[in-house]
Amino acid sequence: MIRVAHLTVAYKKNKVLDDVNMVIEKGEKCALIGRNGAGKSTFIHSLLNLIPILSGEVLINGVNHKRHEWKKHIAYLPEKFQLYPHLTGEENLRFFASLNASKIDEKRMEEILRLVHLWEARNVKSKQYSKGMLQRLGLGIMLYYDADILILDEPTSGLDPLGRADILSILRSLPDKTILLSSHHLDEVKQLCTHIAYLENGKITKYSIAEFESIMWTGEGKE
Ligand SMILES: Nc1ncnc2c1ncn2[C@@H]1O[C@H](COP(=O)(O)OP(=O)(O)OP(=O)(O)O)[C@@H](O)[C@H]1O
Repeated sequence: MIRVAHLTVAYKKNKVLDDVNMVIEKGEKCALIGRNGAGKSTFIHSLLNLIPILSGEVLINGVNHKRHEWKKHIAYLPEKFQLYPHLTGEENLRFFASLNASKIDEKRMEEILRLVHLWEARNVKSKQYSKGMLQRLGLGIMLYYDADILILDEPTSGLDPLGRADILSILRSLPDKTILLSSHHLDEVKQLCTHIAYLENGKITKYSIAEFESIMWTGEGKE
């Protein structure tokens, strides 16, 4: 569970998040939606304690995000991430897995490579991977640790419709995870998410998908 209370974040005089309050319950799938520059990445970075907050509190499964314990609860896939192009998909996964574990769990390696549909391509160098394959490998690296909260910053950005569907179907196959993902594609997040957190003018309003659609339908549309 993620609980945000009175969160305010600013870059100098530019207040991007202004007294934001929000709860994401355990097992919930929530899409963070907002126009370009609304502050989606800023919100995600502040949850992860990657940027300083001006005021407020973030609790990750009841633990303040400034304490280190929260890290075992969360896996994060940034919008842009770097892999080693001369290593194969499996070698990349092995490398990143080894950063936090003294011994690689071979069964888990296979499970993850199959989950992200890269088992057949595991011995291909990642420089030969398509954008969709690279994104799935990033997802695999993120999922290896089995954290119960997944935070993804625009995980389908730049992918074709099939690539996007692939990412969403992998995430749909993880019903127990709490998921927060930012996206610009409302139609697509409907395939996965139960809730929308709409970010506008520094405030976040949370809706069920049905509520959000009815607001749009009645002309109070947000997009
Ligand atoms: N490091 C920074 N220093 C100063 N201003 C920043 C910084 N990062 C973001 N901003 C500003 O904060 C605001 C929110 O940016 P942010 O990247 O969080 O929005 P976003 O909703 O993720 O945008 P997009 O949809 O384009 O990715 C923007 O006005 C941006 O210019």
